[in-house]
Amino acid sequence: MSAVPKAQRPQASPYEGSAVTWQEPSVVESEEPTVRTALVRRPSPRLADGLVTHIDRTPVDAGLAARQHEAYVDALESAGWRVRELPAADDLPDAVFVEDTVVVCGGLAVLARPGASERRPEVESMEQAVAGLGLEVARIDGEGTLDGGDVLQVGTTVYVGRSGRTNEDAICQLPRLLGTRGRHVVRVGLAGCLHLKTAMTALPDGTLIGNPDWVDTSVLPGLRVAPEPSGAHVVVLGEKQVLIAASAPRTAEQLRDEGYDVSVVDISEFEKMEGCVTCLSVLIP
Ligand SMILES: NC(=O)NCCC[C@H](N)C(=O)O
Repeated sequence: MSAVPKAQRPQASPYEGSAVTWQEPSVVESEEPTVRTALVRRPSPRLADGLVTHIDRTPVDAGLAARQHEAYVDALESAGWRVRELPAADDLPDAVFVEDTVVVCGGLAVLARPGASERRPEVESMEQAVAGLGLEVARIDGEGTLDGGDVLQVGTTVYVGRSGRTNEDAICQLPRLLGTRGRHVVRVGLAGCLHLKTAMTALPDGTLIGNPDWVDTSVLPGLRVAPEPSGAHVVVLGEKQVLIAASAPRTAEQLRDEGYDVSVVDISEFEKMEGCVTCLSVLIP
């Protein structure tokens, strides 16, 4: 099935109140569920107050971040994704990084339990969003902590990073949850970076691409070395279509030379907060 044609979507920015949002359940209920849907949340004006762990804190321009986020949303829409905006959460500075709050796999949404306790309030609105899409909902519970940024799905394999945010307890909960969808879980050791998807992602053909200094490659089938750190972050938009950050020009060039349609977005203000292109959306194919 194809996405909602762009012509049927609101023409204005989703931040200007004209787009369908999760605050309008009657509209959500009548929607076709989950077909190439992208969940996003606009950045908080307090983005600069978010967490920074592995890089130095530098000044963030919240206005520029808002414009960069709009361009990111435009890139998703141009590639045919139906973008839905979660309610603003301006008091939660890291809430724009929606990827960390859920793992969607084969009609199942596993709500995360973020490793940073200050990010846990972000999960409630994600729960409403995925339930509104008709997804089955499960959750990481007990002492388990998991950030969605530590989960990389490639075919039926689910790589899970053991990071400062995702603990052993949560990793042990995943085979039971995702096994119901025919997935098998591979635990991946990390060092020196925030999340598994900081270190590596996958191209549309399943090739892993990333930074071998940050990830235990011994458990991987192979890892294509990205020519620059942010070249490790690829969002798969389609069979031959990818999205990457403007900070990875050499990776973009390589991928274009190989025949990929490469969309490039400048996300400098999110990179200052240790974010990357993957963490700004949850894509539900
Ligand atoms: N999946 C991701 O890469 N998320 C980035 C989260 C950045 C945020 N400042 C944090 O430390 O939680």
